Amino acid sequence: MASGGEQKVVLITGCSSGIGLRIAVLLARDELKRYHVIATMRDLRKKDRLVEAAGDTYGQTLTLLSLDVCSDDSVRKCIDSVKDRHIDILINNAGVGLLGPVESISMDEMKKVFETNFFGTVRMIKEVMPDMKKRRAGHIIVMSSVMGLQGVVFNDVYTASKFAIEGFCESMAVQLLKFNVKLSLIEPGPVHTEFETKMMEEVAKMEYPGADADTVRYFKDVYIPSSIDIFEALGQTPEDIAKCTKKVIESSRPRFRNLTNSLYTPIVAMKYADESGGLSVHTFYNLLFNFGSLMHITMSILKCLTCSCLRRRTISPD
Ligand SMILES: NC(=O)C1=CN([C@@H]2O[C@H](COP(=O)(O)OP(=O)(O)OC[C@H]3O[C@@H](n4cnc5c(N)ncnc54)[C@H](OP(=O)(O)O)[C@@H]3O)[C@@H](O)[C@H]2O)C=CC1
Ligand SMILES: CC1=C(/C=C/C(C)=C/C=C/C(C)=C/C=O)C(C)(C)CCC1
Repeated sequence: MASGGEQKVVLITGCSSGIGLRIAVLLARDELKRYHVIATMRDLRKKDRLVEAAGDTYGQTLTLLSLDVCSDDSVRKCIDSVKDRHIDILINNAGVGLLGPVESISMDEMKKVFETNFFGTVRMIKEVMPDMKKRRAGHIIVMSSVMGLQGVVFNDVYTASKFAIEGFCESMAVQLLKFNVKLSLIEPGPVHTEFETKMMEEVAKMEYPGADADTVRYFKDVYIPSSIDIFEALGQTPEDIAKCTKKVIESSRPRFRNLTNSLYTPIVAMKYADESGGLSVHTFYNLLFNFGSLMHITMSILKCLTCSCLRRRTISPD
């Protein structure tokens, strides 16, 4: 047990794989045993990978509970089963991606993305926040994305769901500050997880009915290869994101926004440098349709300029 204080109870959503799994394990393995991690997932049959990675912390500093962020009932039951409903740190990590031309995506698929990424996060916050406000203590972490700050072509609906989260959190943070409850957004760029694999598998089997031939060609032959290139050249690991998240939790003055990948600083800088929006639209157009395979090199140059001239800061895993 941590000396000089109680263990902090941390509840994390979406721990069956990827970033959630890594955050759960990193916190459970904390040398000073400062955390009791409640790792949740919607289907406990998927627990093996987490249990294996948790090793001897399983049953000690890490316990497992079932939680589906899309179900009021599941969320309520899970939080009710936590001792005194006391959660010090809530990590909203569960999320799904959606990629492709909008013309070929059904409204139901789009709603599922919002139901998970946006309403799932809101549902969790609604359930946990009142107790935090009463105690005048707590920290809510939300796994947003660089796509919560800047739209990326063919990620239209996923981007919109993360923008919705950013708007919600920007508004909430002000009220929460009055109750001494902290709120922090983590904004990763591409991360090598099943998120990437799941989307690429979808792309391989989809035929994109409803979208015209040119659009499908731009998507499959221009965007997908560029995106693979970007993932390979600039992608972070889920461990990197877990370390960044731990830093945010342990900071005495946690930042509200935390971009994890400095290669994405130009994307955000461009947005605020030109209020007409033209700079961003035309730069992305050129990067995608004119720079092709040189895209990640161009991005690295842009990053150096932005970081040195504008002194934009990201959070680093080390
Ligand atoms: N990978 C990336 O490039 C980036 C990811 N992110 C964000 O990070 C977060 C984690 O994604 P990542 O680890 O990459 O992807 P993974 O697909 O590896 O993990 C997503 C997790 O969310 C869970 N999940 C999905 N729907 C629900 C639900 N209804 N209730 C509870 N859990 C659910 C999945 O569970 P199940 O196994 O049951 O499906 C899984 O555990 C997401 O919010 C994503 O948007 C942000 C920036 C970049
Ligand atoms: C193709 C392309 C881009 C690709 C960005 C990608 C692929 C970002 C992925 C982010 C992820 C996966 C976030 C998850 O939340 C840029 C750099 C905007 C430049 C314009 C063209």
